[in-house]
Amino acid sequence: MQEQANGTSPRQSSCLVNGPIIVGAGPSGLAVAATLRQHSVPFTILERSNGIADLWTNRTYGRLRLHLPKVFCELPHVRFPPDFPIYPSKHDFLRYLHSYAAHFSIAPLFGRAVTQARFDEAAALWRVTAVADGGEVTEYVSKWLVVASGENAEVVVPKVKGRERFAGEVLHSSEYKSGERFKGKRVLVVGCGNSGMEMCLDLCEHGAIPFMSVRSGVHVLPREMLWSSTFGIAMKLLRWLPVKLVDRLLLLAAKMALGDTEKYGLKRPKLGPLEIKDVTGKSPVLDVGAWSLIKSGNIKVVAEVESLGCNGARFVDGSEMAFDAVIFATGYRSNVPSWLQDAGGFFTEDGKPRARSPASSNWRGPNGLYCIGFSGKGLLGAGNDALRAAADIAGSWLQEQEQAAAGISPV
Ligand SMILES: Cc1cc2nc3c(=O)[nH]c(=O)nc-3n(C[C@H](O)[C@H](O)[C@H](O)COP(=O)(O)OP(=O)(O)OC[C@H]3O[C@@H](n4cnc5c(N)ncnc54)[C@H](O)[C@@H]3O)c2cc1C
Ligand SMILES: NC(=O)C1=CN([C@@H]2O[C@H](COP(=O)(O)OP(=O)(O)OC[C@H]3O[C@@H](n4cnc5c(N)ncnc54)[C@H](OP(=O)(O)O)[C@@H]3O)[C@@H](O)[C@H]2O)C=CC1
Ligand SMILES: O=C(O)C(=O)Cc1c[nH]c2ccccc12
Repeated sequence: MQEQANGTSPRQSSCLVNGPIIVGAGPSGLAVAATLRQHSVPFTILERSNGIADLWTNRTYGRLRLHLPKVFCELPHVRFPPDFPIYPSKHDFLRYLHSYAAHFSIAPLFGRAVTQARFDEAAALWRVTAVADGGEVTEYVSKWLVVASGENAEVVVPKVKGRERFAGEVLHSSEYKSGERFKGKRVLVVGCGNSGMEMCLDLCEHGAIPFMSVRSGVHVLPREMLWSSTFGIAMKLLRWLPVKLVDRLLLLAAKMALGDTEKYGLKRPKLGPLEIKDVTGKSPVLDVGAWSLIKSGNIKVVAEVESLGCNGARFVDGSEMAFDAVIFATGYRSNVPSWLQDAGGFFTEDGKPRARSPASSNWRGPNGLYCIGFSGKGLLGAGNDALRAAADIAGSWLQEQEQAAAGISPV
């Protein structure tokens, strides 16, 4: 875009927003918008993609189901329909999200990628720059900024030596839809989180030959124990017992249900499954079938990748194998540092709130900054953040309205 002599772009306009600016129309953005609606506070949502819930719509594989039972994945104010299964499919979940947005008349501005947000001290306002698909640049201005761009905003793909030489297909798990087109192919899946495990399972079920590369290990838990969800049991135990003890009980039960995962190349981290999720954000795997295929040898566990060559990979243990395709199931990252000028240091360099714990305090930053869905507690955590942030914003918005009505300028 051409710059004019005065430094402003020819197509830049400015817009004072009534109520908060929300960045992102995923579950977190929708939950905070719905709650603001209930408080009768207006809002503007800026969403870079062309629809709501871009992650669930465009960046997930076909067989994906919620892996926590539905009661732990509902957004505030609206239950899942009673006919939903305990573990709704991604299509069920998307159906719910669309009806949720319609119910609360949430109409995000689509195709608006936020590229910069800064707090203007002099005016005590947030200045948020968004670039529309057509290239128009708009500055949105508000007293409140809600970050709901997600912990999974960008893909993580490690720079592997020799990647450019590899002749086969290379993709990230966010681009994987189904194992159908890999039938009979040797596929290297890098990463053993929930995505890596479930893709290996899917590849197996479609007649492909998956190899799962493991760097540092993972906790694998059965999705259910004694006909109840493991997550549900853990939540109940946490009401009475400290997390370390609940972790010990979970690991004991996992050992009885699954056997020794370390024997098959999946080392368990030092911290327990719930504690590690709290401390580092690393999710335990809730097994939906991959584990038995690892035990039967249909999914082969291999070492960390050292480099790629024309026909395959070399591993850090010195072994070499041929592959037809490589899929990086190496996770995601927040993109907040790329656009938020965070003078208060509320976010870390990784783009997550510095105060991870207690999660009850990391939804509110300085100067009218809020943050939804970064507590590492999944959809339920996002819902809780949304309730708190919306109530807080509503209090300050109402005060502002009253001052305006009384003729007192807020700034
Ligand atoms: C494969 C997968 C399965 C999961 N399953 C579960 C589960 O079963 N249960 C659970 O509790 N959690 C699960 N999670 C965790 C997941 O993070 C949440 O389900 C949920 O999607 C988080 O919602 P969010 O709105 O915070 O983030 P997102 O869903 O990522 O939404 C963020 C939105 O912000 C937009 N955005 C990002 N950057 C910008 C920008 N700069 N400008 C404008 N818009 C922007 C994105 O396009 C996106 O629409 C899963 C995650 C993944 C990846
Ligand atoms: N059904 C469901 O509900 C599902 C939920 N999810 C959720 O989505 C989120 C993302 O999951 P996922 O996509 O699996 O990502 P994760 O971040 O959970 O896992 C990433 C994996 O990639 C490995 N990895 C990362 N970087 C490198 C590297 N440079 N070299 C080698 N290995 C590397 C990690 O190993 P290391 O530990 O060594 O860093 C880890 O095994 C999680 O919260 C997960 O629970 C995902 C899929 C399904
Ligand atoms: O899928 C995820 O990683 C989630 O964020 C859901 C979730 C929140 N807390 C947990 C604890 C154990 C396993 C999954 C989750």
